[in-house]
Amino acid sequence: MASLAMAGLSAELARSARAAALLGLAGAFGPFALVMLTVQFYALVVPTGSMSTALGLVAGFALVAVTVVALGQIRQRLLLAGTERLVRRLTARALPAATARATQPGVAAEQALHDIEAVRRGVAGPLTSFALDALLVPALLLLLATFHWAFALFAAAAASLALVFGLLTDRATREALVEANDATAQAARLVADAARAAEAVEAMGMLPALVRRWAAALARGTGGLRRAQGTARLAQAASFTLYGIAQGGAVAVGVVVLAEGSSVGYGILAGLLLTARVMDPFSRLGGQLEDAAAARAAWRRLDRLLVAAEAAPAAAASAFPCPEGRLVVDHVTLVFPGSARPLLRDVNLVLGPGDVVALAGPPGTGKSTLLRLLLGIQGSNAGDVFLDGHATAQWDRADLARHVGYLPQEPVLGDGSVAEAIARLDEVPDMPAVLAAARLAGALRMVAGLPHGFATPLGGRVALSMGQRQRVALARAVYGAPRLVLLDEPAGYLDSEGEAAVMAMIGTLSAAGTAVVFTSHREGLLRAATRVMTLRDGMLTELGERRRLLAAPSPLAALERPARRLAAPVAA
Ligand SMILES: Nc1ncnc2c1ncn2[C@@H]1O[C@H](COP(=O)(O)OP(=O)(O)OP(=O)(O)O)[C@@H](O)[C@H]1O
Repeated sequence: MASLAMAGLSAELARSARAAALLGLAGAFGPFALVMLTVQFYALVVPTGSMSTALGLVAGFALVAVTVVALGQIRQRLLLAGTERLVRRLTARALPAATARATQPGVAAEQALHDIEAVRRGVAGPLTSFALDALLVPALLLLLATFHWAFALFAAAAASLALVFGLLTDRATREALVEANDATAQAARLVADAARAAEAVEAMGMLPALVRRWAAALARGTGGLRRAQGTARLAQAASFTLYGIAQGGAVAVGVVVLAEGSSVGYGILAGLLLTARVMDPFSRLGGQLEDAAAARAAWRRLDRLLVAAEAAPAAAASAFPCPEGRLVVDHVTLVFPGSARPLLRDVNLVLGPGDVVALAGPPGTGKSTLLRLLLGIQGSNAGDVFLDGHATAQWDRADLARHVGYLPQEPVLGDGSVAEAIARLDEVPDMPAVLAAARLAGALRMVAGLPHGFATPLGGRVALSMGQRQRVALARAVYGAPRLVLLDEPAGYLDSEGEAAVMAMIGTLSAAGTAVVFTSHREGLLRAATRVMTLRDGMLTELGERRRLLAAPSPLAALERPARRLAAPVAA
């Protein structure tokens, strides 16, 4: 059963299509008028040589041409406006539905956008115009039949032949095009990878091998493209020949009919003018069928998504008062699609205002994923995360973002100024808040030393080091005095002085009642935590109090000792 939303959208789309089809049928007037004017030309001008009649008919031809173009334009605009409305409404419904309970909201959103684009291409693409043109065909065949049924029959046969020919050409070119696209994409990936790791490529002498691979991929791409273009050229030439043969065939049909003693009137002329027109939409349908199939499949996927969203209980996103900072993770389990084992298994955690939790442990155990889950940008298969008793999944994202700070492992900052980056891309940054955040993150001196201080453009010629970027990203995380701060490897790119600044920052945040969770591979930083935890087989386990860790010769060595599994939270 179709979702209510999709049923509404299909009805609206059908209305637009009907209006466009009616306009298209009105366009049938073009070929009718063309045939009639040509007939009049032979009937009135050829025998008499009347200049005034000829001029009148030429004006008639011009009027018909202008009207046909205008009708075509109106039809196209109608279709585009309908498609734009459809895409807007589809996006507004499908995106929240895709991300609401997804384990990977980013991936789900990308798939939904991809599907919406496929629907857009299918609806607004050339296929719809060809399909609408095809609606004219019965009218054209009827016109031909008024002269003699043989002309209509011949045009229908020619159109069928054009369709078969179009489909065969489509198949022949598609394979070569797919190969060419894959090879070109591979070449582009090689260049992008080489640019990202330029120094490693140079240092390890990989450049000549990389260039060889790139050249081979490019050659494969060019070869595929050449083959596809060759086939397309051949097909075009064959198509013109087919049109020519069909027009000649219409004359031959006329001759045969005349030889049998029947009258054809101006049928031969009509056959000449209209047979190619009847064939046209069918010969062009071939290349568009793939888009149509993709659009249909995308529509069905979006429909399933909306059916599930309509069946789910409404979870209205709400804005809540400024949180105190009490975070509760309640029985959270996460299994990535395609993975045999859960990455997070029945994870429980209670965090009060000012608590500082460090997540330590080997790479790949799920620390960064757990941070994303706490933020609500990563969904779970079971369990929930609550901030001050409200499920973060139900919290309006923009509103929640005001209360949380996040430092991702890669300090990506965008291309605004340093101040804009700290102010979370606000184009009019609150400068006192920017300064306070930079001071808290220990970034003030570094930013002041940049050529244009806080106005230094990040996309400009001044290239910030990874350490400088991380300090700016730290300032961004604490901008606006959030109640919950999550830091993924906050000293990952910093020296010992930077690490000390991060420790001081965490201490200040904690004293102000902000809850902090951070991941770290660095032993020194673990000392900033009030509790140190690790993930073992997806389960969150506590390593002990800070005092015991401080006493340990190596806090990370404690990771090897048996640890205590955390109990479920008592209350949300
Ligand atoms: N979106 C995703 N889809 C599938 N698997 C994922 C996804 N995100 C992370 N993973 C996998 O989950 C595992 C844990 O990744 P995560 O980055 O959370 O580990 P980590 O403990 O933070 O590692 P590190 O200490 O190296 O940062 C990895 O094996 C990773 O490949």
